[in-house]
Amino acid sequence: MIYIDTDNYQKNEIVNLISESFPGFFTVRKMSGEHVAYNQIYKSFFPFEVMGKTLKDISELVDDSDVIDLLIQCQHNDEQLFESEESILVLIESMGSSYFESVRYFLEIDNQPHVALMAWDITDRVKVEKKLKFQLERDGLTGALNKHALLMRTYQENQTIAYLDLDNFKQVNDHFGHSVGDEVLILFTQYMQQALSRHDCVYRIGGDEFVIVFDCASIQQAENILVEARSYVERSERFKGVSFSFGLDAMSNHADFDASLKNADVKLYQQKRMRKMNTLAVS
Ligand SMILES: Nc1nc2c(ncn2[C@@H]2O[C@H](COP(=O)(O)OP(=O)(O)OP(=O)(O)O)[C@@H](O)[C@H]2O)c(=O)[nH]1
Repeated sequence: MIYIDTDNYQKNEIVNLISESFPGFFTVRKMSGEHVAYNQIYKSFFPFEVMGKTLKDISELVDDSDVIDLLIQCQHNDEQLFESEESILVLIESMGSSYFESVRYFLEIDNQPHVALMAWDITDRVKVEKKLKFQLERDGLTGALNKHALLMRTYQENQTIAYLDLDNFKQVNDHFGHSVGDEVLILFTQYMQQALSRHDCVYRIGGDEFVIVFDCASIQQAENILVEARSYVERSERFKGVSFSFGLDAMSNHADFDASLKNADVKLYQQKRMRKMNTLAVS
């Protein structure tokens, strides 16, 4: 029941106005998918009449793959509402680079279940949110993922964690200046990113500390990659004489990521100590 000040307003007029003035898509579909009502914005979205047609019927009449993709999402989401215990479903649907927030709820018309859908464009909001999320998860200097991103990500058993710390990096700052030190950090990040597979991720988690999450790589495979990368970094003049130490741990060794990272950190410092002792012994 909608309560209206009938002394001053016509009931039908105001009910029509409410649905017509909604600044987004509004439609009602049967459980079997046929459209039984929609507003002007929904009607204008399609170049042909959709009354009585199901989402599947419509998807067979359009060519645009983004629209077809949206129609498939809508069909799936209608089904989800009918199958769920919830009486209301709030979702985000996409069409190419556009995003819509949608609200679905049950309508019983003549004892038949229907779905009412209201949806509106939130592309600008999603773009801002994506930009903020990108900034939140990136290190400002190198563009690598940061500690926040590392702590927010999910992990799988087949991943190997590497904890890296540059050796002698302080000397670069001391001898060449801080801006050259910055350049070395940027170069190092870029080099590591291109030396790894597309699914591996490099995180800068502190001044000269990095974490790499190797996807589908054993400790031995990760070690081979890092030893080869280290040999290149040591040979290339661009890195101003820095090298790095690392510690590795397999996610499968531990129940959680924190334990794995801690273990990799312990191994890193063991390696760093060994390498320093070897350098002293040689000199
Ligand atoms: N240029 C630059 N230097 C940084 C940045 N963040 C941290 N540092 C420097 O990185 C150095 C890190 O310290 P250490 O790890 O002790 O230096 P290190 O010479 O690599 O020492 P070892 O790991 O023992 O070999 C410090 O000198 C910091 O000032 C940055 O963003 N830019």
